[in-house]
Amino acid sequence: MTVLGRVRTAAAALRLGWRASRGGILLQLLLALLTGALPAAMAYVTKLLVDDLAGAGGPGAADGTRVAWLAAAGAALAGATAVLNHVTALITATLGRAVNIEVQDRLYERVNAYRGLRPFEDPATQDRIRLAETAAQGAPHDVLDFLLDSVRSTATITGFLGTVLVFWPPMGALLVLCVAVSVAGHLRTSRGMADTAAAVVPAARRQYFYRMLLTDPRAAKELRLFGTGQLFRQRALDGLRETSGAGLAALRRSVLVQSGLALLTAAAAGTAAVVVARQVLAGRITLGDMTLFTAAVAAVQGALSSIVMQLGRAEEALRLFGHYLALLGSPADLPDGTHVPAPLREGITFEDVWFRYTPDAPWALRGVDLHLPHGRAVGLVGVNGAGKSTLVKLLCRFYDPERGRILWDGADIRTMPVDELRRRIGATFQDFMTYDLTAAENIGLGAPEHREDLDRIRAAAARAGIDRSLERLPRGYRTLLSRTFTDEDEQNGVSLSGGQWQRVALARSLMREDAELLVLDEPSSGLDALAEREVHQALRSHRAGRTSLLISHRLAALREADLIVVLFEGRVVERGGHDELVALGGRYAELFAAQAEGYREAGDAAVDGEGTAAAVGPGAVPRADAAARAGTAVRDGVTVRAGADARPPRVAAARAEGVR
Ligand SMILES: Nc1ncnc2c1ncn2[C@@H]1O[C@H](COP(=O)(O)OP(=O)(O)OP(=O)(O)O)[C@@H](O)[C@H]1O
Repeated sequence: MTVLGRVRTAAAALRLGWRASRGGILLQLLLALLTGALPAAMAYVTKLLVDDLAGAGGPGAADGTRVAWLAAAGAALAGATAVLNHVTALITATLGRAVNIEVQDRLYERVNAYRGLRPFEDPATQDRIRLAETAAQGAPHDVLDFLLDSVRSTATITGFLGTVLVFWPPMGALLVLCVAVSVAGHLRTSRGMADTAAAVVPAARRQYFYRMLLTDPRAAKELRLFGTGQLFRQRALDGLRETSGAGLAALRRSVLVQSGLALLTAAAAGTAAVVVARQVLAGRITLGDMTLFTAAVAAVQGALSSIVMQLGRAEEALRLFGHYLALLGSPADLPDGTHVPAPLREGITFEDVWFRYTPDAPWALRGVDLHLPHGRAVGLVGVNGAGKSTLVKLLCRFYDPERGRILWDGADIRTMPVDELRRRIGATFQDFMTYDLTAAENIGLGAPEHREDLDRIRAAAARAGIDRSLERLPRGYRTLLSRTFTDEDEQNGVSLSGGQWQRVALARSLMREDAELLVLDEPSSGLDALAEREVHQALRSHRAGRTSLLISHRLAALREADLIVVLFEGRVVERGGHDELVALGGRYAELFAAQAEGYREAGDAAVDGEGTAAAVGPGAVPRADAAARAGTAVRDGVTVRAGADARPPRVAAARAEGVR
């Protein structure tokens, strides 16, 4: 960091402190001046007292009253110094707290302002965020401390320097030499400390990850079942040893340098004491003068070494704070647009969209052309890793395509304000969040501006088929959905099942009633067959007239879509209606047949050779009975809808059973 860079960083820290508490800074300055000047006044009073007592004015010259006043003045000054030191500590802590809040708030404001996901998936940015968090906790405060301590120490030095130079002028040169060596030594060790702090960040983050695994309730099951607790404990320990070892090594180097500097300072003070004592013996100065000189040398040395030490801390703090400022000043990860289109009328179009997560990663999307017509439902199908979720992420503008465009009624979505685009989308993600908050909040967060609107929350919950379950919780919608926190009345929260959580997440995405585009990425993967059918029925009516994109591996969930699109290795390889795609005999037909085959085999197993039905779950209805009630017939283990056209058996089986 250049000198100019340091000055700029220090100025930024000072500005932050000023913004956080002007009064605190001014009061600190005043206190620094006062506490800096008091030692000189105390030393001078002590000199007068010693001279009086030593009879500098001749035998018996000491005036009892004057001695008493001088002693009282010395005690008062000592008392004032002690009180002011405590007040300074209080003001420092108060100012530190205000600065800390300001600095941390700005940090999280910046992190929250990242519009896309790249910064959160980039290890270098994660390291920088971590460093900035460390810096935010103390660096500006350390820089301010240095500045205030410089004021205090300068006041002390000003009060004493004349005394030192008058009694033994060469002491001035000796002090300058000590300071120069100290500054060099401290700066060197401080840089070492700051570089060490930056170098151990990746290890510290890993250590944090393993530590978190050991205490996270979500990880507890696997850790216990697979017995990985010991392994993670060892890894956390290795990380801790690595980070603390590096810190200790830097500290050892620093202690070595500082011990050398302390010896140098003591040698200089000792030399001065010998010189001045000889002057007293020679009768050139009084005993009081010697007391004053000794106090002055100690005070000046103390003040200088305090400045130098604070300078070292400030150097370390400035380096760390540099990371904080760099993060705050980093450019926006995604450019924002200004065009606010009218409500969607035509649809959304992917035009030759190419995307990969990093320049050296394989393409996740390779020239996707796709149209989501206004008011229609498009189903997206494909094997794992085909690029379905990636397509959704691009649609929400978590990333921008590397080539090609996504058009919202003909306008590139990059020209729209990102917040405006997202306001128009209601989405459920495959990896949805579960919040340790109440049931109402868990749903209400889907439209934060309506998070207090219980009617709206309940309507969304009803559409997702979770309303009754939430109502039956101990405190209804006010029940905390958490096993790790208690609510405001110290009541334990409750835990939902995986499928219930998925419905809550679905309800959250349905909170945006005016969303122009509904994106459902595997909204029912965790639901049982009946629940899935119920949810899809509810969603069908909710989707009516709404543009929607549905992703599901359960092809039955997409059968009602107006258009089914098949994605394979990042390319659209097929598109059409269900029957059309089955007839095509391509990838969709293959996927559908594989799924139907599974159900057919399950059907064969359910109705064994002796005609007895196997239960497939609690309350399971014998298959033949259920089929009969549903107006279906079981022939050779294949279920066919009564009155249905003759269909290829696999298709019919899939349609009639859970695939529907
Ligand atoms: N955040 C990411 N960073 C790097 N690569 C990623 C990321 N997310 C996905 N990928 C890669 O992009 C490709 C497409 O993944 P995507 O999640 O879009 O597939 P998908 O079709 O949704 O799969 P699934 O059916 O398993 O959900 C995969 O090869 C995957 O490894």
